[in-house]
Amino acid sequence: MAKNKERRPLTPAEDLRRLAEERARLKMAAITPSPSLADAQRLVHELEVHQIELEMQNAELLNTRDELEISRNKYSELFDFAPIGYFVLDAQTRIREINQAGAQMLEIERSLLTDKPFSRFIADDEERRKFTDHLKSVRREQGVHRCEIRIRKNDGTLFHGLLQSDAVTNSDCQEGCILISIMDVTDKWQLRMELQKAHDELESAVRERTAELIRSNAQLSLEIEEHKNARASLKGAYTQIKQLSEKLQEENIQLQMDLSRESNFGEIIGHSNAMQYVFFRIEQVAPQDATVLLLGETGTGKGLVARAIHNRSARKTRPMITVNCTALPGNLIESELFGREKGAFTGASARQMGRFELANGGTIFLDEIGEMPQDLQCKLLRVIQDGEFERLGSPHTIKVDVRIIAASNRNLEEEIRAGRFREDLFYRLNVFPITIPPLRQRKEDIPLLVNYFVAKYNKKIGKKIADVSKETLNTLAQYHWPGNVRELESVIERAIITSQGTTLRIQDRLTGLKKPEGEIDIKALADLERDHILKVLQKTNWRIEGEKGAAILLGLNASTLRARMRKFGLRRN
Ligand SMILES: Nc1ncnc2c1ncn2[C@@H]1O[C@H](COP(=O)(O)OP(=O)(O)OP(=O)(O)O)[C@@H](O)[C@H]1O
Repeated sequence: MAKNKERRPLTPAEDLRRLAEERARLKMAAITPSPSLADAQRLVHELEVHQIELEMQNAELLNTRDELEISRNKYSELFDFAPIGYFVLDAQTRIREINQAGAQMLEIERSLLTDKPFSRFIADDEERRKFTDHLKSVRREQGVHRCEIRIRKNDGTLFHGLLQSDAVTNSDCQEGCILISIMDVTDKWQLRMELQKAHDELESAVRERTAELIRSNAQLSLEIEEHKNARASLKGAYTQIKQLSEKLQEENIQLQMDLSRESNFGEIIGHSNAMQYVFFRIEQVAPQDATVLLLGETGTGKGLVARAIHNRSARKTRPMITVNCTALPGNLIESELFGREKGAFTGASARQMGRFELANGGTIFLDEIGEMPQDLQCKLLRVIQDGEFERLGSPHTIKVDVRIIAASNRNLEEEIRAGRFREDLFYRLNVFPITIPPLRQRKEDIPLLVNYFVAKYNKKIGKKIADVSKETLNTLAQYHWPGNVRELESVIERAIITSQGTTLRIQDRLTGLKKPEGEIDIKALADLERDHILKVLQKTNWRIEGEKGAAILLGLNASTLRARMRKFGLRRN
């Protein structure tokens, strides 16, 4: 305690008490028996010391009070002239203290504000509710709390005040006091409002633009859809046009073929004089039952002419049976032509009708008649003369009503001279001969035939070749066509397959040497074939069949080769 007293300066009240106690003690001393002189002198001295002490203390106190006053003045200057308004509100929110800046904010004389309820200066009820809530949280929780409210000035104008409040714990203040600093943030608020407005405007602009974009996007999608639909309908229209054009092309092809047929002779194309004469001969003989002998090089259309004669005859509803004498194996020709009984020869396991029987009432077309073996030529002669024959292995004579059309690409008279063909048979066959000229002798038919085959293979292969250049036609006309119309047809078929676009391009090298015209040609070919077969046979040592046989080397089957050997009288010596 004594330590405490030394440290703390006495308050004026304590000091006065101490003085009073001192005086009382002196009074008491006066009552007591008078002290000795020495004592009295000591007392006086003490009193003087004390007096001096008091004076010094008093001076010190005055000094302190002045300092306090100065500091207080400084503080109140600071308090007054701070740029922020300070308000101390009591528990009833009346203004207990306010600084100069606070009064200036409200534009009211400072002295008039003391004890005025602060809520008077709040803009409206809504703001007052906000302020009340703010005070509640200040009292409930420690620390500084902030809130922004609108405050009304004396002249009724409003400003935005940012409040920072804290409960006052100072002993000078009564319970529940609150210190509030208020800053005029109207500028900031305005700025914020402007910012908010700009932000809102921006947002609404963005919204509008987005809506606009969505609208134009929808419009675009609509347009794309329309475009797609238009494209689809265009595509549909295009497909229709394409289909129509294809149909037209097909019709055109068909028309071309029909036209070719009309201006020609059914399936037989040709408007050359030579062919017109052939057509004339066909028409002359067709209705008759006369035997016809068709002569002409390979591929000139002898088969077509035979068919045309049959189709124009009274027998057209009956079959036309074709027998290719070269294709039939030598040992089977007889049974093929006249039929056989079961067991007629080894391997004849069943009875079989011959081609003559099958053709009964109709036509038999004996192609390559010059290839027929001589023993059969005799039997054939009998059938032609009497219409009779016997099946192989049967004693019974069969009678048939068959029209005979024979064909040969050989000169039969030459064959007779060579002893390979029966003269009597020739005269029986040569009742009504029709000679079909080779293609090289009727070149004017080439363009017509080319058009016909182009149309035919366009249709068959599904191509759209429409143009044949003059150059191509010239090339075709220059060639000597050893294979005749058959060869021309193959060349055109190949060209249709390989041509790109709509123009016919011939890939074949049609540059073979021209042969001399006329019969000499046929003869030369026959001789060439004979010589060639002979050479191959000599090379294979007359071996016909098997891997090393002549048939394979010649690209023929063995029976055909044997027939050719018979025809050419080729046998091993
Ligand atoms: N004038 C023509 N018009 C149309 N096509 C033809 C004509 N002449 C021949 N041809 C065709 O040529 C090919 C050969 O015809 P065909 O078989 O009638 O000839 P060919 O003289 O009997 O031959 P081969 O003597 O080799 O038996 C057939 O595809 C036929 O359609």
